[in-house]
Amino acid sequence: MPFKDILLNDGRKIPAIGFGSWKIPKDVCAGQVGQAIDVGFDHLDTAQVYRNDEEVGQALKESGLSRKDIWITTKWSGVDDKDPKTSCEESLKKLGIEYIDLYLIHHPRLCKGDIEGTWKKMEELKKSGFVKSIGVSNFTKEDLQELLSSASIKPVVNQILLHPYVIKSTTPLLQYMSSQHIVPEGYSTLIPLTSKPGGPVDKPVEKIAKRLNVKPEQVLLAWSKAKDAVIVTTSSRKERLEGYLDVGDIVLTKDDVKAIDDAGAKGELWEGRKQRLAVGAKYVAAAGLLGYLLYTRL
Ligand SMILES: NC(=O)C1=CN([C@@H]2O[C@H](COP(=O)(O)OP(=O)(O)OC[C@H]3O[C@@H](n4cnc5c(N)ncnc54)[C@H](O)[C@@H]3O)[C@@H](O)[C@H]2O)C=CC1
Ligand SMILES: O=CCc1c[nH]c2ccccc12
Repeated sequence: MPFKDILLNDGRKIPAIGFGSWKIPKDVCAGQVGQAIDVGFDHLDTAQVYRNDEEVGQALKESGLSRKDIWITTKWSGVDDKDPKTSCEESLKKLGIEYIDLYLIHHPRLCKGDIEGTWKKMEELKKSGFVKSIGVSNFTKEDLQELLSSASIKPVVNQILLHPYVIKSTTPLLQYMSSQHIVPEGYSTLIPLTSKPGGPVDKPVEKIAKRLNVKPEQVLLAWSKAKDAVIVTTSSRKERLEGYLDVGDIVLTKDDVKAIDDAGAKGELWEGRKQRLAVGAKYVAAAGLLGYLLYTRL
């Protein structure tokens, strides 16, 4: 069962899993994006700041795909202080396309305190037709509330960090987005495998993977799917990409999701404690140094 497209609040449908081009070096980017398209990805996620749009565009051209058969998301990242319109025009040119499916504000800080004014510029872009849908990324609940207070067009998505070690603190945002019909797009969902191996999430993920005869990364992406999120992931390895697409067939039970959430919350708590301990230790060290300096000067 392949992934089902997800309906957005502007009536358009987004493919439920996308291939991201962040950190892909220019010299291998066209090859890796081409490979993703060849295995069946029909949704690419890029950004002004990834600085590989020409190569993504090259892969698109070489794929021979008709424009309507691929979804392209890119983001205004505020590079060189260019505004959304100029950046969008440059992205269109670099990607070699006539329109962008989804254009995002990459981060609220780019709005420099004027979320409402920046969103107006995004609305203008949608009205121009060069951008079909508009959304945001890394917005908090408060950022979204500020935006929605004066928006005439709602963001269709908020692309956010979504993995088990942040689920406890992110759930209120997800609930708010759901109430506003803003779809979550989850990135860095594989963090338990890529940068926090050995944490409490490993056990439930491994147990579920064994039971379902799938890979741990597939369980994590299925968990993101269970949160009704569009998955944004990546890999240079063909077999991993194929495995990602097979996640369309994986359905976790409520208990599976809860086991992963609970383990993630434990890890989040531990991370919070570790950070507070580190800050505390810094203060103790600074106080010790100050005491020593005062003592030696006396
Ligand atoms: N809007 C934003 O601020 C951000 C957006 N993104 C988007 O999301 C995309 C994906 O982001 P990532 O953080 O790379 O996502 P990710 O968490 O999906 O990680 C992908 C990486 O995990 C590796 N991986 C897969 N299975 C593994 C395993 N079993 N063990 C160890 N490693 C494994 C892959 O090879 C790949 O390098 C980006 O390319 C970008 O398009 C990413 C970060 C921020
Ligand atoms: O999208 C990935 C992370 C990233 C890299 N550069 C920027 C700039 C602004 C927001 C996010 C990011």
